[in-house]
Amino acid sequence: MVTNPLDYVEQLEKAGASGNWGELVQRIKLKSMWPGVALKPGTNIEEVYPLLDGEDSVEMVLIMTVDPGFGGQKFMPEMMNKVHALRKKYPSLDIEVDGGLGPSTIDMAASAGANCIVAGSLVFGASDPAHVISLMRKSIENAQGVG
Ligand SMILES: O=C(CO)[C@H](O)[C@H](O)COP(=O)(O)O
Repeated sequence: MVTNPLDYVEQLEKAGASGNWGELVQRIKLKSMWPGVALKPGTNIEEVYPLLDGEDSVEMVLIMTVDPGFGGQKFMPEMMNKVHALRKKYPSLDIEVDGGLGPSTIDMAASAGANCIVAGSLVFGASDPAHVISLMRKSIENAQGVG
C-alpha cells in the first residue's frame, strides 16, 4: 500500500506494469505469482466483481478492516458484509482481512468467510507469537469446519 500512487506510476511502468487490468493479471500469472486486489473501507464490494468474473481474474481479495496507513487501529465490523458477500459469490476465493484482528475480532472475520488474516500488533506485541498465530488459525479452521 502506498500513500500517493502517482509517485509510483513511472517506476511501475518501467517495471512492466500496464494500465490494462487483464494484461497486468496475465503477466503476473505468467511469472507464477498470484495477483490480488485490496479494497479500502470506503470502496463498495461491487467494484471488485469485474476483476473476479472475467477470464483474467485476481486470485485474492483483501478487505481492509481499517483505513490503510498504520497498525493498531480499531477493527471495522461493518466490513464483514463485504467478506460475507464475497464468500457467498466465490466459495473458493482467497479472502484476506487486514486491520484490528485479534482474539475479539477473529471469529467475526472467520465466520464471515475470511481465510487469510493479516495481524500486526497482535503478533508483534505477543510474548508468544506462535501461540497467538495458532489461536487465529484455529478460529479460521473452526469456521471452515476443518478444525
Ligand atoms: O498496514 C496496515 C494498515 O495499513 C495493517 O492494518 C496493519 O499492518 C495490521 O496491523 P494491526 O494488526 O495492528 O491492525
